[in-house]
Amino acid sequence: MEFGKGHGTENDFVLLPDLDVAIDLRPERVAALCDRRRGLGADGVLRIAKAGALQTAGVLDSLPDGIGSDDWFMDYRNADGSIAEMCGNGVRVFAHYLRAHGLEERDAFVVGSRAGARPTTVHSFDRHSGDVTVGMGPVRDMGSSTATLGGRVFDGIGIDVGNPHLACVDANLDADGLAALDLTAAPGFDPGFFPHGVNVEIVTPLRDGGVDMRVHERGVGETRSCGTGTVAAAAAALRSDGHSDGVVVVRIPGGEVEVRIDDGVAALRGPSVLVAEGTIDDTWWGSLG
Ligand SMILES: N[C@@H](CCC[C@H](N)C(=O)O)C(=O)O
Repeated sequence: MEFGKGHGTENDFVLLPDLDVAIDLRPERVAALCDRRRGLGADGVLRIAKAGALQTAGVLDSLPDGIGSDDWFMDYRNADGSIAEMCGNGVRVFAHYLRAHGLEERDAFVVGSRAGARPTTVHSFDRHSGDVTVGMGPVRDMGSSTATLGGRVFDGIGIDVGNPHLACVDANLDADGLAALDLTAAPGFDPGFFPHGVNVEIVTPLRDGGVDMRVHERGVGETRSCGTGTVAAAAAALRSDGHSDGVVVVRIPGGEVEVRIDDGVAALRGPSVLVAEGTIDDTWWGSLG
């Protein structure tokens, strides 16, 4: 079984090219693959296939709106084996892998996700690095909620970017204060508000067009970046400043990305890096149950 390894601002993924949809991605296998000691180690897995092949194989019950059977589809799994609707950094790495491996000849094409079609543009790439913009779709305000972290309560806004986020902009927080927070334990949240769990972003206020952000991801833990999270953070920071649209540079521990929100629809631009490829041992894979 062939694999690739890549990251977008250090949110890292195992890529599994699986055009015949022959790989059984049961949760315990995904979790083992993503484990940094007993597996390859990653924040998530990106199965590479066409939407129609995934539907024929029964991985997708139906095709989300706007996705045709011949479109690429990013079948995303979190490190704990759970399925999530969308992964912004994942789409950049997915699109870069397709271009770098000659699977796709166009610079602009659709990547399907469970949250819908994501129009993607690969501005430049080589075998190692890429620069990619992803149309992230509508940013939906879900209302106010709170996160608790180390006994502190952070006011936030629930934001749906295809997957659920709680973006907490703290007016009194600067980059040093953010870096000092302990995000090893999952922040507390209201399960009535977020019945399917939530990704929590802690964000500094908008200053000179930029914010700093850290994230605790549903199904993963703290990661060094989260693309959908950067969109939620940008939307929340703009709103705290009295705006709904704008361009925000979001600095995360793994680098920085640019988020553009126009009429409530977001685009995410940032880097992708492909670091390795190889073969997963069939005996080991088969032993995982
Ligand atoms: N890292 C991703 C988001 C992955 C999914 C998330 N953990 C969830 O469960 O919703 C990104 O770059 O957007």
